[in-house]
Amino acid sequence: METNNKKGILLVNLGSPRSTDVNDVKEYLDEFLMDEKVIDYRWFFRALLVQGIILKTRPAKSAEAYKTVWTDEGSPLIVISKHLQKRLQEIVDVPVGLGMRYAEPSIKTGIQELVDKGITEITLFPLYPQYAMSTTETVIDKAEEVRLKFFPDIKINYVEPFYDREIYINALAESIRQKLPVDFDLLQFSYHGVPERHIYKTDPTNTCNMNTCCQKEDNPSHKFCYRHQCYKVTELVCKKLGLPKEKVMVTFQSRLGKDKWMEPYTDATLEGLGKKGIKKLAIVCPAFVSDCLETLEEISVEGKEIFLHGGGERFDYIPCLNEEQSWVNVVKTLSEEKLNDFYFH
Ligand SMILES: C=CC1=C(C)c2cc3[nH]c(cc4nc(cc5[nH]c(cc1n2)c(C)c5CCC(=O)O)C(CCC(=O)O)=C4C)c(C)c3C=C
Ligand SMILES: [Fe+2]
Ligand SMILES: [Fe+2]
Repeated sequence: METNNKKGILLVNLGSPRSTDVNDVKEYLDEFLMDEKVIDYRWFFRALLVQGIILKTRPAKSAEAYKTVWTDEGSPLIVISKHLQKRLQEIVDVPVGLGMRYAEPSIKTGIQELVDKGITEITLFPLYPQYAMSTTETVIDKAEEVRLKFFPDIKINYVEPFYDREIYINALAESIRQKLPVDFDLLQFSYHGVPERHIYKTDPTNTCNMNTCCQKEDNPSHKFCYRHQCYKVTELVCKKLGLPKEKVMVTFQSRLGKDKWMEPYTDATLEGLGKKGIKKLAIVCPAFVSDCLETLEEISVEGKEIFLHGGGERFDYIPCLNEEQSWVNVVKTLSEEKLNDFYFH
C-alpha cells in the first residue's frame, strides 16, 4: 500500500561527553545519572547522591579514563555509531539519522534532521539488544517527550529488543567465531550490570526472583527481564558455536554505588580465574553493540590487568559488532520490519 508519508530511520545510542574535559564529562554524567530511569531514587535523594557525592569526584576520574580511549574523530561510541549510520544509509532507501540519549547529537537533533528532509514517520532503533529500564525504556520516554513537545505531527515506532532474533544471534556468533582464539580455557560473556532493584521494578508479573527463573525456558517476566535476556543471548550464541557449558561464563560489569547489582561481578570474577586454572581467557561484551569506554577501558585495559595479576596468562578481548557488514544487515532488516508496520496502522 503506497502512502504520501515519508519514512526515515533514527538510530539511538547512549551518548558520550562532548570532550574529555572534566567539565564536559561532568555535564554528561549529570544528565545521565539524573535520569530517573538510571538512578531511580526520588528527585531529592537522586540529587543528593549524584550532585552531592558522585559529581564531586567521578568526572575527573572518568575524564582520565575517556582520554585513554578517545580518538582523533572523538569518542569511540559516537564515531562507531556514525559509521554504522553511514553504512546503513548505503543499503536502505530512506534517510537514516542518529541521536544519543545523553549529550549530542541529541534525540531532538536527530529527529529535527529527519523532519528537515520531510520525514513524517520515524522508525527509532534503540541500539541495545536487551531491554532495560536504564536503556531501552529511557530512550522511548525521551523520544516521546521530544515528539509531543516539538514534533506532535510525526509518528514514531520503535524497534524492539532483539536479543533472541536469529539474524542477530547469527551475526554475533559468527563475529565471535572469527575472533575466538583456537586455544582458550574460558569464554566470558560480560554484560553491563544494573541494580537488582531495576529488574524487580520492571517486572509487571512479579515472578522474577533473580535466581532460577531467569534461566528457565519460559517465565512471564522474561519480556522485561534484562538478566534473562543476557543469559538467552549467551545460550543461543553458545549453541550456534557448539561451545560446551564448562567453557562459558556470564558476569556483569560497570556497577556504580552501594546498591546490590546483578552478580557475579566481572571484576571479582576476573581476579579469581587464574587460581581456578583458567589461564587463557577470551571475553566478549554483548550488551554493547559499539565499543565504548566500558569495553575499551574497563574490560580491555583494567580487566586484562586484573586477570593477569590474578595468575592469568593470555587475555583476548573480542570487539563489539561495531560496523561489521552482518550487523549492518541486521539493523537494516529489523528497521525495515518496523518501517513496514506503519502501513498497517
Ligand atoms: C549496554 C547497556 C547499559 C546499561 C544497562 C547501563 C546501565 C547503567 N549505567 C550506569 C552508569 C554509567 N554507565 C556509563 C557508561 C556507559 N554505559 C553504557 C551502557 C549501559 N549502561 C555505555 C555504552 C557506556 C559508555 C559510554 C561512552 O561514552 O563510552 C557511565 C559513564 C562512564 C563512567 O563514569 O564510568 C556511567 C556512570 C548506571 C548507573 C546504569 C544502570 C542503573
Ligand atoms: Fe528474571
Ligand atoms: Fe552504563
